[in-house]
Amino acid sequence: MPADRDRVLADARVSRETAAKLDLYVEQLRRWQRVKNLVGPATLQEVWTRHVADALQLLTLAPEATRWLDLGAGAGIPGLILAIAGRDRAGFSVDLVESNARKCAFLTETARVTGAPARVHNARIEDVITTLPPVEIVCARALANLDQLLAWTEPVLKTGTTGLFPKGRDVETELTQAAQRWRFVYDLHPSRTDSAARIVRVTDLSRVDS
Ligand SMILES: C[S@@+](CC[C@H](N)C(=O)[O-])C[C@H]1O[C@@H](n2cnc3c(N)ncnc32)[C@H](O)[C@@H]1O
Repeated sequence: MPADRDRVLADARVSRETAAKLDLYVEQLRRWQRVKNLVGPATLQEVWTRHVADALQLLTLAPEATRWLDLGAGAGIPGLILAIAGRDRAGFSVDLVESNARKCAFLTETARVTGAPARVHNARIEDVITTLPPVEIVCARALANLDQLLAWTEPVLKTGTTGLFPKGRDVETELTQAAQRWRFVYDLHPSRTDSAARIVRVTDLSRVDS
């Protein structure tokens, strides 16, 4: 087993059973990647840091939250990984929205074999965002700029849900751009997996012109 796997699992303090399910997730990802090209091929060499730890760090920003929504879930990063990590917690669930049917097939099958409490919605965000069950946290990684993310998540952020959005080195530019259209409260958290990256936590969203 690679050293980064052991380090990531030790940092996350997951149970032996959950570690085995995360191993299964990584196995599934490698197997499906051969035919379905789910993530950037180079990132698989550092899958435990680039994907697993990158997802798990969101739990430390909302340790009490049990109802999560991941938009543009792709290969389940962060949403399916969070669902696997939270599978032993009462009431923990993650809704995954993904428009690509091939990725949804991976998500559905991998949620099944890992026993992760995830619901997969093969749909476009804009078509389903107002129909999903209420959540405490909405997250999205590598999906769109902050202005677009706020536009998509407005219906849920307006009702008290918190947004957690991993961002790269352009986060300040994105915040400035988003502030032209939106009022919101935010704080920035350093990423544990990339020194140039930040996680933006957003609450209290409203429109500038409202
Ligand atoms: C760059 S990938 C990121 C995937 C994953 N979150 C990650 O970090 O690895 C963006 C994903 O969002 C999905 N997507 C893009 N626009 C969408 C939309 N309007 N509704 C649902 N899914 C969308 C794409 O199919 C793709 O899988």
